[in-house]
Amino acid sequence: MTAGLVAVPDEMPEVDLDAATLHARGLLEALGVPSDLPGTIDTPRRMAKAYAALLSAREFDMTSFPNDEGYDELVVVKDIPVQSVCEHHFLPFTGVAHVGYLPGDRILGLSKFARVVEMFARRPQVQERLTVQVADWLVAGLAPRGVGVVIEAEHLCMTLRGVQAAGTTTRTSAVRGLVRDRPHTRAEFLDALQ
Ligand SMILES: Nc1nc2c(ncn2[C@@H]2O[C@H](COP(=O)(O)OP(=O)(O)OP(=O)(O)O)[C@@H](O)[C@H]2O)c(=O)[nH]1
Ligand SMILES: [Zn+2]
Repeated sequence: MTAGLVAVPDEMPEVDLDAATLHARGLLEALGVPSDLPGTIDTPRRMAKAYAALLSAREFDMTSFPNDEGYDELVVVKDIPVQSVCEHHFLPFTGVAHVGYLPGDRILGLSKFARVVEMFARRPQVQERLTVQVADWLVAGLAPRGVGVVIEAEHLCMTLRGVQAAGTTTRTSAVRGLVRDRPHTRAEFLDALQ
């Protein structure tokens, strides 16, 4: 990776807000919700815009710097907000991500960890895939000596509907390189999350 490389979200087609509004109105009507009252006349468009926002990954500059000081300890960025959409029910799941890495030749701009999480979160997802995508993207782009990603999230499909298991959270992790293979580094990463 070189300083200034732009990370571009892939896989997401252009949003057709008019079509989404039309179908949101149809969905509401099929569910018996009137969308012609003063308070609900604009609801289909609001719904369309709200879902478009949940799916709107932003491109960004992947700014990294030479690791001139030879920094060789863990860098851990904690409590990165996760706002994603479960691909099964199209309901949000939200929580936090913790990302740690052992730099190699380059160090990454700190804000980019939150941007990478956002880029992969703003699409229909499962939590396991999101976790792995963030880890593998950092490995591919940064060639670090190790990476760890832990995500803790609440899935509304599980807490608000269905089994309605209020308060349940799900923790997933992906570890690569020395964070996976060297026990004391793995333990140090997990301890940093306490
Ligand atoms: N592994 C995984 N499962 C998820 C995730 N988000 C939602 N699910 C699950 O996807 C499954 C879909 O199951 P189905 O039986 O097809 O759907 P359902 O009848 O609505 O299931 P219930 O949620 O149990 O009512 C459910 O068990 C959800 O909890 C995720 O990020 N990872
Ligand atoms: Zn779901």
